[in-house]
Amino acid sequence: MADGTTWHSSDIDHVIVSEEQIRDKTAELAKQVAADHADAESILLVGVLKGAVMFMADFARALGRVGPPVELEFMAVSSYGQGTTSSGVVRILKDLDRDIAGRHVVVVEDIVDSGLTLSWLLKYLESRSAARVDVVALLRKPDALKVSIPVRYVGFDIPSEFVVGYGLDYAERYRDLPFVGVLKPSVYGRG
Ligand SMILES: O=P(O)(O)OC[C@H]1O[C@H](OP(=O)(O)OP(=O)(O)O)[C@H](O)[C@@H]1O
Ligand code: HPA
Ligand SMILES: [Mg+2]
Repeated sequence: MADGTTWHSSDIDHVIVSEEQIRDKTAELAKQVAADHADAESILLVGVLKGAVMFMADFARALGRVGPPVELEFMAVSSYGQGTTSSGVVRILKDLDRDIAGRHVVVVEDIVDSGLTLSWLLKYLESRSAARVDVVALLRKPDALKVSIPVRYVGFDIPSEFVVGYGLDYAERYRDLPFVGVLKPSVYGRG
């Protein structure tokens, strides 16, 4: 496996966003966020676990290089469980550890699909009195949106296919892949 493949790379039908595209886009998004928040004393990144874990780690480092000081917070919410469609019911599995009142908050998401998770989360964060809440999402599926939500910074608009990798899972697997891809249909129903 020294060539960068993993044992489950062979479950991928095709790659949607490569490792290199992710790296370049992350740096570009960090520059945009830094420019828009240049007057902030610090930026509080709120990563949405678990899917955003890879993007959060890379985005925080990219932003730290070009912008004001960065602080990290995490929330864990779940609406997909083991399946490939949103239940629409968002459950908080882990809440913020501290007060965000008056802070410049940037929510870091791996994907905006139906938009239901983010729509719920934005209302929740606004109810906690942040000064400003923006969203950076690596991926968005424009044709799958069920609610209209403001996502200021978007990495890639992708087709409405279920994707995995770079934090995104199918039944908790494939999060470790360094790229984003579509699973082979034969994988579904396995296990
Ligand atoms: O726009 P939506 O249709 O709401 O989908 C987006 C959300 O779904 C996924 O989380 P999931 O519930 O699978 O939890 P996970 O991050 O732990 O995998 C993903 O990480 C987003 O948070
Ligand atoms: N893949 C994995 N998790 C997801 C997706 C997806 O396409 N959409 C929302 N959560
Ligand atoms: Mg998931």
